[in-house]
Amino acid sequence: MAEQLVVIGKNEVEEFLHYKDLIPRLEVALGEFSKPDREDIQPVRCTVPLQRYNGFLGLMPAYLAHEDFLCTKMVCFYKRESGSNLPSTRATVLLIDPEYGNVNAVMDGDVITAKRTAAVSAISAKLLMPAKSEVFTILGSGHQALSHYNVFTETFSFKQVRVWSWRRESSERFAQAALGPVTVCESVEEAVNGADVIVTATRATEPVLFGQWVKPGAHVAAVGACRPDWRELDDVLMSKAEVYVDSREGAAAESGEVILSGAKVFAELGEVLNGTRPAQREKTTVFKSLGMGIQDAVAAKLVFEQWKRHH
Ligand SMILES: NC(=O)C1=CN([C@@H]2O[C@H](COP(=O)(O)OP(=O)(O)OC[C@H]3O[C@@H](n4cnc5c(N)ncnc54)[C@H](O)[C@@H]3O)[C@@H](O)[C@H]2O)C=CC1
Ligand SMILES: O=C(O)C1=NCCCC1
Repeated sequence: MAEQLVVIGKNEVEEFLHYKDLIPRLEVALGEFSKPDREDIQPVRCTVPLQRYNGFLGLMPAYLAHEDFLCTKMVCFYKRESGSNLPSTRATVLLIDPEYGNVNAVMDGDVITAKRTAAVSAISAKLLMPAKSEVFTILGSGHQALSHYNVFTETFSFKQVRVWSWRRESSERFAQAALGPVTVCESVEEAVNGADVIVTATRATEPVLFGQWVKPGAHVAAVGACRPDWRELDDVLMSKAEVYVDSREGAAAESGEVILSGAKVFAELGEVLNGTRPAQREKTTVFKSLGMGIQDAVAAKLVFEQWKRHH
């Protein structure tokens, strides 16, 4: 039965969640998820539209059966005006005692969302990017762009990192905040020209990245466009690439890139990790990320373990 309910804020989540611990645990969880006899439970995200506020609430429960760990994330996403300083994603995670049903902890979910999403994209790149990848481009300059910059530069060695964003001032702010040199680009075409690895982390609802600009063999981790009628990538890119996803079920229900282009999903990342589908590193690849409750559960469990060690 429960101990006391604890509240774990953003700073503590930041302090306790490190990519070096998170990435291997996510790899295990993604692999488990993609096994035909999986025991972990994660329904497709339930969404409540908030039309008045141009957003939605997403509910993302997950049960890690092997670890008897139950939680749910509640995440609101808003399509903010381009000049707005308000965050577009706000998330909270509740840890629930699976036996008794009481809440054990309430945790900030913003850092969890930023880090686990970037960590999963880094796993996709580890598996799918060209063997000799030198140029890394990020489209977008918000929260996901920064977490992706952090984990990609921590995990890989690129010769050049580029950023493009809607507003040049935002790209410049991003470049100043980054820990290493970042080239600010004027256009998407300039930013992705010759790039080996591209992350799209924008709030775009129409394509911003066009296949004709993407170098054959490049790897694209597409993080935005999380509704069935939203896009960041055009049909040319979706048809020329081998498409990998986090969850086939999630992609079929929520990904505008997959649904509207009619592209076939080649594999889940977990299938590649399990060795049941190949990593086609020599081809142009797209990893379409939508986010999964089990990813939040893995991150929240790590945070809670660390929190208990420190209290
Ligand atoms: N796949 C996943 O697991 C997750 C995906 N997301 C998605 O990632 C994307 C980025 O999220 P955050 O970084 O938190 O948002 P943010 O609001 O911090 O940053 C968004 C960026 O997109 C740019 N932008 C806005 N409208 C645009 C447009 N029409 N065309 C091009 N760029 C535009 C902004 O200038 C900003 O640089 C969102 O689409 C969000 O839904 C967020 C969390 C998890
Ligand atoms: O997985 C998540 O968390 C989110 N995915 C899409 C946009 C909102 C947050």
